[in-house]
Order: sequence, then C-alpha cells, then structure tokens
Amino acid sequence: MSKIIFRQLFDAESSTYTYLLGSNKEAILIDPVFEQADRDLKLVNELGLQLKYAINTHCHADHVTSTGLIKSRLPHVKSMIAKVSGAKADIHLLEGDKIHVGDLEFKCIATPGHTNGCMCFYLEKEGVLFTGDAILIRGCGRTDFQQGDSGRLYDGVWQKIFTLPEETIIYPAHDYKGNTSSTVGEEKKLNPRFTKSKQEFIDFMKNLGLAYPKKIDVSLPANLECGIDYKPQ
Ligand SMILES: N[C@@H](CCC(=O)N[C@@H](CSS)C(=O)NCC(=O)O)C(=O)O
Repeated sequence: MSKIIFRQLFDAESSTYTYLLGSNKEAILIDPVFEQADRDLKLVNELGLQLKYAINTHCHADHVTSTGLIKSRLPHVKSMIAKVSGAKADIHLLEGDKIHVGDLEFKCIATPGHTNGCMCFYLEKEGVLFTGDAILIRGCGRTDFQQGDSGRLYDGVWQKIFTLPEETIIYPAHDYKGNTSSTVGEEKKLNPRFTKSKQEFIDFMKNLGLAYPKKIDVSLPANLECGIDYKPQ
C-alpha cells in the first residue's frame, strides 16, 4: 500500500473545499474551482502526481468548476459527475460505481436532495467520506432549486450516511464558519437539521430564507457543460 496524499484546499470567495488525493503517483481532484486551477495544478505537479480524474459531487450553483479548464491543459484527465445531474462529463457515475486512483477505491453513494444529482464519495478502507453539499458540518445543502427535495435529502442522509461507521470522517464541499471536518457520529448526534424529525426538517428547509448564490446564473449553465469553454467576464 503506497502512502496516501491528502490536501484540503479552500476557495475563500465561494467557501468551497477542493480535495486533492494521491496514491501511487495518481491523483484525483474533488470539486475543483475555476479560479483556483493554477493553485491546484501547481500542487499536483509539486507533489509529483499525475492527475487522473477531476470530479464534482454535483452541478454547483455558486462557482464554476475548473474541470473544463483542467482538461484543456491536461487532456488525459477525465471529468466525472453523477449521470442524473444532466451535466456533461467524460464519465457519468451511477450509485455503487467504484473509482480507482492508485491504491484508493472510492465508492459512489447517491444522495439526492440538495440537487437531484448529488453524490458522496466513500473511501471505505480509510473511513473517509466526501459529502459535497449533502451534509455540511452542523448543516446541509439548501433544497430550493436544481430539483432540490428536502424529504429525499433527509432520507438519503439517514439511510446511506448515518448508517456508516460513526468514526467515518466527513469532508464537506463548503463551510462558512471555518470548520474543516466532522464525523458521522458527530453529525448524527449534533447536526441541528438532521436531528429534527423528517417533517420538522422539511418545514425548516422551506423557511431557510437564503438569498440565491451570487453566481448562480453563470455557474449553472457553465457547469452543465463541465466548465468547458467557460470564459470569465
Ligand atoms: N452566499 C453564497 C451562497 C451560499 C449558499 O447558498 N450555499 C449553499 C451551497 S452552494 S449552492 C447552501 O446550500 N447553503 C446552505 C446553508 O445553510 O448555508 C453565494 O452567494 O455564493
């Protein structure tokens, strides 16, 4: 088993976490942000890794993915996203698919609700889960656009995430308060949204009252094209 490389990288403008994982010289970027492509590719290079995949947990509404830009620079890199997201990608993922990067094996777990195409990526052996916006630390992704559905989110989290070992480390796609990670056990006990009953959760999400993301009109169409040919204004 080769050494695992792991980096949690932050985009301050969108409060997005991008994750770089490497094993046996191969690497994957999870949820890379357009404006951070230079930073991410420089790091991949510095660490002597060959980027194999650029993957998105869902079609983001608040920032443009850098997968298209990365592919224009490194044409061998394959982009991936859940098939049901409707977004373009080289590889469309389904529930239960496995992604191999060096010695790492990610299992795809569909968790629709924030969007219809949300997927978590689970490193079972290492006990690590990349949750996208399905679970945020002490929170969760909003459900008021992109076929959002609070009931589906609640059921998916309880049935597919909260049934994983309690010590599983959770890495979300965003944090707005400076948190970096959590665990399944911690969120099951302390997440103020998912500790509600399903009906209370649905009512709470209906009244969240968040303004639409500032970049939604640019991000959604660009991300449906996997960020390919996206030119910032
Ligand atoms: N202010 C930000 C958008 C903040 C936001 O809506 N975040 C989303 C995830 S990105 S679509 C969310 O689900 N938040 C849940 C929450 O409870 O905060 C912007 O303008 O980009």
